[in-house]
Amino acid sequence: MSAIAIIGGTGLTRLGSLEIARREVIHTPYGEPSGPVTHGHLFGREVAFLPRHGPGHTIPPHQVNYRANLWALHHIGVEQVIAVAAVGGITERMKPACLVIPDQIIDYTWSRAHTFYEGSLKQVTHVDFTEPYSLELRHAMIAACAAAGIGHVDRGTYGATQGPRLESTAEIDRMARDGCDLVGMTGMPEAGLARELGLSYATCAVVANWAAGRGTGEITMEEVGQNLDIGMRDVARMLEALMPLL
Ligand SMILES: CSC[C@H]1O[C@H](OP(=O)(O)O)[C@H](O)[C@@H]1O
Ligand code: HPA
Repeated sequence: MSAIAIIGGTGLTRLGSLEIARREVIHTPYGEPSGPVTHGHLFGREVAFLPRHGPGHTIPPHQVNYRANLWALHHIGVEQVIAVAAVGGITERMKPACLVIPDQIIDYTWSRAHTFYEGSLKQVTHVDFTEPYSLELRHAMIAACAAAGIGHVDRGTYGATQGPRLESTAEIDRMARDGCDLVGMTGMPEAGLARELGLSYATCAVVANWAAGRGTGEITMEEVGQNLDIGMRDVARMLEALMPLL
């Protein structure tokens, strides 16, 4: 049983430092998760790892089975979920390749299965989401960044868009007016479902690019890849410093 899980995103389909013990296929009442859960040891701590887009990065953000992923992790006894996510930077501090630990989220997604509380015989339930991310986990990640000397931004509002296309400049302008600092496509319903299951959940975002209209010209997958290469190296260092703190 691993009490800690890491959900990997774009740029993190494998955890290089994970000493793999076994892979577990889990079937859930909500369908199949993105892939088998990998159990192993990361810097001395037992962890479970699940890449949200699948082991071969084939599942687009709007088709990730977020319910199955979160249910599977809860089912195997996970209590803390560290989500790693690539994002676009909207506001000035959110520079490409930088790590950000967001503290708020706005959901712009639609038609995704976003709750466990539906269906016959389920009591209508409204979970509190005032603080969408676990404060304890966020503070631990921030402390890990500081301990490892990793430049990071310790708060920010993540706007979750539907994807898979990137946004227009006007959409990003609207998100900026709403107070978004970052834009990604997977933060919701993942965070909300984790809360419904009572999991501690926080995100380490890696800025892959300036969001549409915030940089110069079009967003290229080349720049995304280059910034993620740099950022994911810092994620690995952050995780090494984080493990003893959990
Ligand atoms: C330009 S890459 C867009 C892609 O990357 C992010 O994935 P994840 O959150 O799983 O790291 C973003 O949400 C999009 O799915
Ligand atoms: O610019 C972006 N928009 C949405 N999601 C993203 N994930 C990385 N970059 C982006």
